[in-house]
Amino acid sequence: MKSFFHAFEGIYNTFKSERNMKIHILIMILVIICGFIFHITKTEWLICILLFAGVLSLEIINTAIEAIVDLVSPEFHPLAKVAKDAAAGAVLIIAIAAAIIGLMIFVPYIL
Ligand SMILES: Nc1ncnc2c1ncn2[C@@H]1O[C@H](COP(=O)(O)OP(=O)(O)OP(=O)(O)O)[C@@H](O)[C@H]1O
Repeated sequence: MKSFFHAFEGIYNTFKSERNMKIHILIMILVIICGFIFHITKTEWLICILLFAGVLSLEIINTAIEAIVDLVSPEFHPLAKVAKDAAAGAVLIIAIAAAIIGLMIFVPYIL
């Protein structure tokens, strides 16, 4: 139970400190509202939920990597840059995939 609260704290701290996390959650809320408005199918909900989880999880892992890098290498170091840029790249890949899939799901309902 204690570890559950620590995990929740990790999610909450990322939300508080990371602007990108707030943007991801705002987009997630908008997608959920659109999902109800357009009555998307059960399969489409499953895809959306997987993408929400993927984007938010990778953003939290990105925050964890940033914290570790800042802890062990507060000064500029090429390896610190490799670690931070790689973590940011992972978030970018899932965010682009989520945006494309989101458009593929919702555009046909709008047109
Ligand atoms: N110690 C460091 N050594 C080398 N490069 C670094 C270091 N810290 C940050 N950088 C570079 O600056 C970029 C931004 O790092 P920063 O820690 O500010 O992340 P951020 O812009 O706050 O990311 P996010 O918006 O996801 O929080 C990194 O992607 C990396 O290229």
